[in-house]
Amino acid sequence: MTDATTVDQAETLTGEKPLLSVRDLKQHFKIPGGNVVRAVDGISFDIYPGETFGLVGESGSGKSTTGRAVIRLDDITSGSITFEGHDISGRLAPEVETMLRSDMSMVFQDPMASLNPHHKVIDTIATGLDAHFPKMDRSERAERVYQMMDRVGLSRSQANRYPSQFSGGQRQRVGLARALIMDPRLVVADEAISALDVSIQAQVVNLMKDIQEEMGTAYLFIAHDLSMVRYISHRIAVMHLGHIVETGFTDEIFSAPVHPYTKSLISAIPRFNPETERTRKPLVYDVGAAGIRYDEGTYHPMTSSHSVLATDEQFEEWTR
Ligand SMILES: Nc1ncnc2c1ncn2[C@@H]1O[C@H](COP(=O)(O)OP(=O)(O)OP(=O)(O)O)[C@@H](O)[C@H]1O
Repeated sequence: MTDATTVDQAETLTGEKPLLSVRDLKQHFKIPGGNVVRAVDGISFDIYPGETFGLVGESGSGKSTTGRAVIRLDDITSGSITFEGHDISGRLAPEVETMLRSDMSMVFQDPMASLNPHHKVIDTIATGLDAHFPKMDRSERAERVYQMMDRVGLSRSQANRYPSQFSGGQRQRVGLARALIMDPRLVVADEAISALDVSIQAQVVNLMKDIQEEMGTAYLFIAHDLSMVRYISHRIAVMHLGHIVETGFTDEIFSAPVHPYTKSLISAIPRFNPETERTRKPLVYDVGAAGIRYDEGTYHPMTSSHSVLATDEQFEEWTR
């Protein structure tokens, strides 16, 4: 399979070197009964400094598995992951692990589940500082946390409270503060706003955008909600059954989707107009019925940044 998803992107993205490069990543899980789930089945992509790369797809398409692999929460089946020029695919050298733990962090979907209910938020937010600078002066530690709390719109007076004393949106701000305290270069945000009310989602996404502008943080933004992904992402990769089926700049994907699965995802974006609501197609995409075998496809470039996984015949048919 050619690698057109990634080969040409560097040219279109200001000539900068990628912060993260993923090549032919596979993550297969053995399950009882001797079967194997091919959760991620040979994906490649790059993330550049300061950009938001949106990973979209239905539940079970392999998005979270990709995020967990990238941040090395799980060992990978095969492929390579390079971060800041270091190969982080295999066993990590101690100095690379230290670098990774400060330069990459993760924000999870459910802030209540990912925050320790027995820890005051000051201690939760300081987790990265405590790991990297265990001898840091207490007042300096507190000051760093307060600055971070200011940054994410939390009041310093709340520092000694527990997660249960916060609203959902505030808890996600605590999760963000914890993820950002070491000034990471890449944050993996896995459905980070999905559990929040729509109005709060916008606040948190805007906060993430502001932080990106100020600190130059790159995001791998994983979500099934395309409208928010569209709003925050510079580029998007559409995942289906462990494959990236289409990738490109956000505008390219939304204005000229090629893969039928991408089209079905876009047509399923909820709209609040009752007229369009009646005509919108359900989000059901059966590759078997559509005659698609991803392992027979190759990446066909539409532009230097936009490409789609298809056989030659399918590509011809879809772009006719
Ligand atoms: N540890 C595991 N063992 C076995 N199967 C797994 C494991 N982790 C994930 N899977 C399976 O891999 C597939 C992809 O899961 P993944 O969570 O990555 O999808 P997703 O796109 O993030 O969906 P969701 O939004 O529901 O989390 C699913 O079929 C899932 O059941």
